[in-house]
Amino acid sequence: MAYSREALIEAVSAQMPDKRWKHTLGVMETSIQLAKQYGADPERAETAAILHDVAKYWPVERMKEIIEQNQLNLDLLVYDKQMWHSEVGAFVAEKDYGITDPDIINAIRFHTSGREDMSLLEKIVCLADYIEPGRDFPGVDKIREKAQVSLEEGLVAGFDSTISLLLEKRRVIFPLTVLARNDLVRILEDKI
Ligand SMILES: Nc1ncnc2c1ncn2[C@@H]1O[C@H](COP(=O)(O)OP(=O)(O)O)[C@@H](O)[C@H]1O
Repeated sequence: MAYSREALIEAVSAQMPDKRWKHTLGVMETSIQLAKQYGADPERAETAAILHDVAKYWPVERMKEIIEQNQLNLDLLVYDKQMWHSEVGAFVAEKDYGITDPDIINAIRFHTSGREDMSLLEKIVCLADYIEPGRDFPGVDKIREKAQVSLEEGLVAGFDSTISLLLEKRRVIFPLTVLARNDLVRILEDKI
């Protein structure tokens, strides 16, 4: 069943604390803005943004079960649990909320990690997640500045900050983010 925008907002906001819903509202606003700025469909960007963190607060065991039982990306299970909600969110968007647009589903699926060959919509939601107005982490203003130059510049700055932080903390890095970052760097190099 397809949900109206209002029903979707009601259903998704009920699944997370107020603070995380406030973040989602920021990602919605920024996704719409970036879509208008960079020539994507603002409505589809907003739908992906509404749903991007739908599974963020689901119990880890439930997420693991969904990934295993539905043969989603099993590779994720040997990486940080923080990465799982995007894959589960994409599945739930289709299964429970009737989203059929593969680009919206993939924008949810890759909003944390990124991937090679990201679509315009995937780039927008991923970057909006870094720079929505409520975000306040060292280096966020630099990413906001770069986002005004291009989506690719903004995302490279975002991925670089994530990778640097993970290196600093000696954490395992889910490799898709490195591939996404390299892909975007090459695109930017080719433009010069
Ligand atoms: N490639 C990666 N490998 C390992 N951890 C990552 C990777 N990318 C992001 N993370 C971590 O996953 C967590 C969740 O990211 P994100 O979905 O953006 O969460 P939040 O919205 O809570 O910041 C963050 O702590 C981030 O450092």
